[in-house]
Amino acid sequence: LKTSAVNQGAHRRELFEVFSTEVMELAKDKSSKVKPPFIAFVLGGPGSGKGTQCTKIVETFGFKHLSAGDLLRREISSNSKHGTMILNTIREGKIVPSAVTVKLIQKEIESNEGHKFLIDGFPRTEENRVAFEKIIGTEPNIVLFFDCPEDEMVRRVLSRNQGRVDDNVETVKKRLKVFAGLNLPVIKYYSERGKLHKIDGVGTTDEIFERVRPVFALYEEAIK
Ligand SMILES: Nc1ncnc2c1ncn2[C@@H]1O[C@H](COP(=O)(O)OP(=O)(O)O)[C@@H](O)[C@H]1O
Ligand SMILES: Nc1ccn([C@H]2C[C@H](O)[C@@H](COP(=O)(O)OP(=O)(O)O)O2)c(=O)n1
Ligand SMILES: [Mg+2]
Repeated sequence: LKTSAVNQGAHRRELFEVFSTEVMELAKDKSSKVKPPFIAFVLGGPGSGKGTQCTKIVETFGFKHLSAGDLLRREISSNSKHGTMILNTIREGKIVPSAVTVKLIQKEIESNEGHKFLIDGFPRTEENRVAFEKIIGTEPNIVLFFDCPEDEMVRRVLSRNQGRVDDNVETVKKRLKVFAGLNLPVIKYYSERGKLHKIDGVGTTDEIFERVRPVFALYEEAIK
């Protein structure tokens, strides 16, 4: 009898705690009027046009563009502690450890005022995806996938002309293998969760953007 009375007291306390936390959360939402973040992952093979389309999405829908590759290249040029490891990994066409990449993305999200983020070139592996969920504590609202034939991707990468160490035949061939082996499963995962928007990545930049536009129109309210 004694134990059950104690348990009942504990149970009531637990209920009260749950209740008061919920009330506080509600009050916070009402008063701050902060919009929940809207996160779009942008995926596709090397040269599929992710960066190019992200620029158009930023112009039209006011997103903040976070390119995982750009953040990693910035680490290389700022001589940060992981710079050499990142450079060697990129040159090999391999994937940088998730802890490094997610930390860079986290810093950008946290230091940004906006609530709409395009995360370009991430997640490239299941490990990337799980690390993001664990560290950032959320999932993307939508995932765009630019579908482009390999020969077209190779052509584009080799004529990119941005002085990138990975824009050469050997590295791009390795990157295509890494894409098929490690990124396609991530794309499949989001497809099964109903979050994937597959876009034909062949055509002019403007033609492709006209395929992207209606996707964001679906989320008009959330991205206002
Ligand atoms: N629709 C397109 N048709 C032809 N070339 C394109 C198209 N979209 C982008 N490009 C060019 O192809 C190269 C790769 O595009 P980019 O946006 O950097 O792709 P990703 O970020 O997916 O690697 C760039 O030189 C870019 O100017
Ligand atoms: N999530 C990521 C994104 C990029 N990287 C590394 C490995 C990739 O081959 C390079 C270049 O990525 P980036 O997205 O800039 O490349 P593309 O725009 O697809 O050509 O960066 C990574 O290790 N992890
Ligand atoms: Mg890119």
